[in-house]
Amino acid sequence: MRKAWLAFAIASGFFLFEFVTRVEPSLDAQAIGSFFHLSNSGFGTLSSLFFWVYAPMQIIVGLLLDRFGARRFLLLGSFCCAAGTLMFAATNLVGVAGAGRMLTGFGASFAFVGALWLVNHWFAPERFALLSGGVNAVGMIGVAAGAVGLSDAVTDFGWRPVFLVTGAAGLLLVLLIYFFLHEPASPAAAAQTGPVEHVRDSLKTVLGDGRVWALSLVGLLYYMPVNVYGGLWGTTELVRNHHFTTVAAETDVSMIFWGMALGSVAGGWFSDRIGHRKYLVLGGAVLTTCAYGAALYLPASALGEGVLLLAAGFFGGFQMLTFAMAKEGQDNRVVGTVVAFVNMVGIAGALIFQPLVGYLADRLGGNFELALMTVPACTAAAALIVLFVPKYRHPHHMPGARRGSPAV
Ligand SMILES: N[C@@H](Cc1c[nH]cn1)C(=O)NCC(=O)O
Repeated sequence: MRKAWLAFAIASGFFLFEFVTRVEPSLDAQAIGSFFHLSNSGFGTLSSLFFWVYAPMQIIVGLLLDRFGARRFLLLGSFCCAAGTLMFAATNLVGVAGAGRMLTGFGASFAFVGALWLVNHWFAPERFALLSGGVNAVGMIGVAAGAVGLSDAVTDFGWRPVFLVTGAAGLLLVLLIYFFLHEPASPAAAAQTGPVEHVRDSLKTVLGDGRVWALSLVGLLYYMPVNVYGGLWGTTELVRNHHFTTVAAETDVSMIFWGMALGSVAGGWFSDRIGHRKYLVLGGAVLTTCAYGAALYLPASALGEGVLLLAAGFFGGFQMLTFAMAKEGQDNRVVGTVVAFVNMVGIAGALIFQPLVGYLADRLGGNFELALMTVPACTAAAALIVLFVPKYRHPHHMPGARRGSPAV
């Protein structure tokens, strides 16, 4: 169990680290943009290079983990994530900074899926929801608390020293992985299929399963408010429609991430305890819809709004159960591929909905209140779709099933 908990702690730490590197450029956008002589849109493009690599890499990461195990890829990933951050900090050339950002995205792509893969193979099936919620909570706390701490450090010391220290911390993580992360027993250890055969079989199994598609769509719709409201438009909406100060609005929006951290652990714990997922996802999505609906359309003080957004985040955290539902429907040999696919579809939602809400707001004469109706609409749609997803557990994921045993 010591090795299992070490794997959980190290993999969660990697997810936290990659989340910090992901959001770091936003902490001093003006200074970084003018340092590289970039316009706002040029800076946005430079920063977004991370995602251009991160998103498509997800499925590749899942396939690699299922075939070859996790250790070597977490080593490679953490090293690339750290090296990319150091490259970004050390150069005066925008092309090199862009390459650094892509290298960071490449390395980061191994963190979340790697962590869930390790949780699946190191721990008993009846702990997956709690521990995958724990991984998510660490990432969310990283955004909520880390960003504040780092933004103070950026103000005091400037962005370059902060990036350099972050990159150096990443190298420390590489050492931790090298010395303390052990490979769990998994079907990958016994896999004898050639790489091409493996890719073909895994993709056929995962992409041919309608349940995985449905749950990926549920994840996308359920996770959408985190990217769209929490990650982009929430502060604008609170300032314009509720007339809060920017600081009050930002504080309220950060409640979504604190709520997510609590909700993903509480939802996972409760789900594992009662051995059930589907109606928790359904109930969570309904309550998330109510909380965002109230936050958007009821008059409330800054405190009241913060409480509503905390509740929205809390019930939003139950979306992590979509990973448990999806992977439990499949053979243990393709867990990485399933998790990676669900995650890739979920984060692709940001690429669609962030600009869509901006477009709608423009078309509606700047009416964010109306444009953001998409938020409760998406979570309500998630609730409706999950209602029709059949409950199913593959024997590999039944309580008491032996972890890491090659596929039976
Ligand atoms: N919770 C996931 C995103 C997701 C996808 N489907 C449902 N939720 C998450 O935080 N992933 C981390 C990442 O950005 O890769």
